[in-house]
Amino acid sequence: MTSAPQSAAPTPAPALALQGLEKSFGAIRIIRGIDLVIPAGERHAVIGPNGAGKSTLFHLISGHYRPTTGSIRLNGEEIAGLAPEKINRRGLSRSFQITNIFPQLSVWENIRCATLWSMGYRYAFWRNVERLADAREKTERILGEINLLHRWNVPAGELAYAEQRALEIGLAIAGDASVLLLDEPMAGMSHAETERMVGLIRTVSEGRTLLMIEHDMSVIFGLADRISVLVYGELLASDTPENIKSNAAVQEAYLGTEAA
Ligand SMILES: Nc1ncnc2c1ncn2[C@@H]1O[C@H](COP(=O)(O)OP(=O)(O)OP(=O)(O)O)[C@@H](O)[C@H]1O
Repeated sequence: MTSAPQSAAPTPAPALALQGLEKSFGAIRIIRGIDLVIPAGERHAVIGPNGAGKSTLFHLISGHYRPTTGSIRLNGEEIAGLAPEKINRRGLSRSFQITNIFPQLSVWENIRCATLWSMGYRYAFWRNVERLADAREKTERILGEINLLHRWNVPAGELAYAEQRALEIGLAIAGDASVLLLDEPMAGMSHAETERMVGLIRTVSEGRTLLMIEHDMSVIFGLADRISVLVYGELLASDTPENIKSNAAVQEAYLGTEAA
């Protein structure tokens, strides 16, 4: 009889694991039993027709909605039903379309606030000068990652729309999130801005897990390791972009209408 090798490394917990996830509003089942495992480091896109439940799914994962039933594990820990700020503290950050930005503060101050907050400077900003130097370095590094270093002194409210979206993503990563949720990050952008945003998302998701809702197929197929197709609150398929493209059921339910 052979015994299992003792040195086998434990398998790391997936970044996100959804099991039997459901959400109803009154009698209407919007999310109808979703099982999905997203390994750490994966770039995962959720697509689906209007009203399929994509935003509702994000609201459940980020804690803005409480599931009717089911489990959501973040890095192995159950988070279903926790408040958004608790989920955020456990390493999941969601970018909201510009609503987190302080428009009167400069780009630098916006990121610096989020950085200080994440480092525990809630009330005693003056406490530790050395750690303030850490915060400065981190702020600079994040501004570099989101290509806004040259705009550091501009009030956030005066940034171009695409730059504001980049700043939003900067705020999301300032808290050292290991899992990043982006809801239509390219919405309303020109072709050139979209291309730049794809590059930016590729950079900031390096070493993190990315879950994004996006409608632009060329973006998704170029960025995602795997794609989940949500239709009427159920996952029709969850697979590599190549397999999703050639999946007959997906084509019929979704891509066929896009290509038409
Ligand atoms: N708070 C709510 N109360 C009742 N119904 C809701 C609520 N939130 C969402 N819904 C319904 O759930 C369904 C799914 O909505 P959701 O916004 O999640 O879809 P979506 O896939 O993100 O759509 P879109 O691509 O248009 O943004 C819709 O029919 C919507 O009307």
